[in-house]
Amino acid sequence: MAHSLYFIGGGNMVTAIIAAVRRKADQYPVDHIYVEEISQARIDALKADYGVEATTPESAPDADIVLIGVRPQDDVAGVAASVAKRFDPARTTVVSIVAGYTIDKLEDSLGKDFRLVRIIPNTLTTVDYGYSGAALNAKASKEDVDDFLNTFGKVLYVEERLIDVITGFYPPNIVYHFIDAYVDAGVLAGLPRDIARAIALDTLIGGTEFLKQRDVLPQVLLNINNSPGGVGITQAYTLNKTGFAAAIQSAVLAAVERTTALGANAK
Ligand SMILES: NC(=O)C1=CN([C@@H]2O[C@H](COP(=O)(O)OP(=O)(O)OC[C@H]3O[C@@H](n4cnc5c(N)ncnc54)[C@H](OP(=O)(O)O)[C@@H]3O)[C@@H](O)[C@H]2O)C=CC1
Ligand SMILES: O=C(O)[C@@H]1CCC=N1
Repeated sequence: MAHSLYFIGGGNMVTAIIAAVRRKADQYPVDHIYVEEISQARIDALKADYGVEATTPESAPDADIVLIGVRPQDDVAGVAASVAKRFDPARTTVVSIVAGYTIDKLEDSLGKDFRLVRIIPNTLTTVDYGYSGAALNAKASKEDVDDFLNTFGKVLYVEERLIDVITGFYPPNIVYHFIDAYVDAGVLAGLPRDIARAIALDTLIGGTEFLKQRDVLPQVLLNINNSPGGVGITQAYTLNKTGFAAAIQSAVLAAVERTTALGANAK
């Protein structure tokens, strides 16, 4: 049976989700993708690229899923209250991707009748690797959203308190930062940028694949690679001295705190 999706906010994250839904049309057919979006330029691009139908804050078409995709700095409460007026809780499941914005807070405006699922997706939606964290309200069950969520990656159903943590873990940004620094390191040491990029990308994929194949933590493989008094252990010592691990850990902790603060301060 084909589905009908309604997105409020048609920005970067929603665009990445819609791209994935279209890509998985065989496993998750959709009749309609409606998008309610302030920016005319964004809606024009979504229509041209993905055949979405533009709607207004008065629209109330039949929808299996309404996804709230505005920012925590936008009028999230106003959007949720408007959803409650327009859609039928017996028919429609509401999904929110708003960082930091809790189920309790959403229910203050939406009411408690809707099946509501708070998720944290990421933009790795079309490569089948990205993980979404998902937390259900009292009315919702996995079956309400599982097929939809699986169109844009893997799904981890977790306690709601872990949603902010997954948000601050912030896939895939840390990896992008690492690749950026690694490629620059190669260039600094004398490699042409295209060669540094090729080695960095394949090594990241290869290293990850090998860790999965061996089912071990990196320390086991580092012990094989680092010979006594050699190159690898010298590199490890330098990374330790420069606070490499602490830098990553501090960044994740700060991002978790920022997520919670954004949600707490949101309307
Ligand atoms: N980007 C990411 O990697 C991730 C984002 N998220 C969450 O997704 C949400 C969107 O983020 P992102 O896509 O990056 O942000 P964007 O700024 O790209 O998209 C938000 C869009 O919503 C529009 N908008 C604002 N208010 C309304 C409204 N009342 N009705 C309709 N449209 C509206 C904005 O228009 P205008 O700009 O004109 O105001 C903008 O086009 C956020 O809550 C974020 O926390 C979650 C996980 C990952
Ligand atoms: O940067 C942001 O605020 C959003 C929230 C999580 C991912 N992107």
